[in-house]
Amino acid sequence: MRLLNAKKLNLKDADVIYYPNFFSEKEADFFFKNLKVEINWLQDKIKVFGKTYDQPRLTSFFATNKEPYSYSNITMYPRPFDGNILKIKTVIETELSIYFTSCLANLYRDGKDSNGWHADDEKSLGKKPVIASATFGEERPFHFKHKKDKSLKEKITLKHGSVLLMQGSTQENWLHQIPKTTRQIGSRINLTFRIIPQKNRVPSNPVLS
Ligand SMILES: O=C(O)CCC(=O)C(=O)O
Ligand SMILES: [Fe+2]
Repeated sequence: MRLLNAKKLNLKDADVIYYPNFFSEKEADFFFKNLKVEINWLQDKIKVFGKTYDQPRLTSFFATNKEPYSYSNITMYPRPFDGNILKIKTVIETELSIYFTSCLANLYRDGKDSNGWHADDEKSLGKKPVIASATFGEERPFHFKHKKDKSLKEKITLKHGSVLLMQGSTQENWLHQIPKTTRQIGSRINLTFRIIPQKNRVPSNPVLS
């Protein structure tokens, strides 16, 4: 049932699959309500040309390891997975046969909250990042634009209970965003599951030291 109505997006040099019915309406309502209060949502700051602003959404970071995640001048330290975010992780892993180490959670409080154009192409995600992004609550449009060919654009509305899987060369070739809207809308939770290996800490060799 979860993979029913899966749709591969027609994006050049990318591999994006949308699963609109991944979670049932009932599951999605339950997770939305509970994640909102369970997660320790943080207001991070961003630096743009030396000036500091509040990031236009709340975030929280989870991992099965201790590896911090750094992106656009922010370093996030992980909390362990537990409760509903762990349940969601397990369901996605079982269904897609992809195993994640980390999750960046986003809370968009209303239409003023957003996520600007970016690619999730940090070195720590490896060469072809695999990202599974689950949406709960208010649906928002998700925009893609090709990095080089400016004529290539795509829009998709991410539904309550949906999962969007981005893999292959997607991050290398495309940017994505969640634009602001002046519409009066409710809040939205998005969980982006990622694979961020723990860096190898080479133990000192007791024979040599
Ligand atoms: O909210 C979303 O759907 C996208 C979030 C995102 O792109 C990110 O956290 O990197
Ligand atoms: Fe992203």
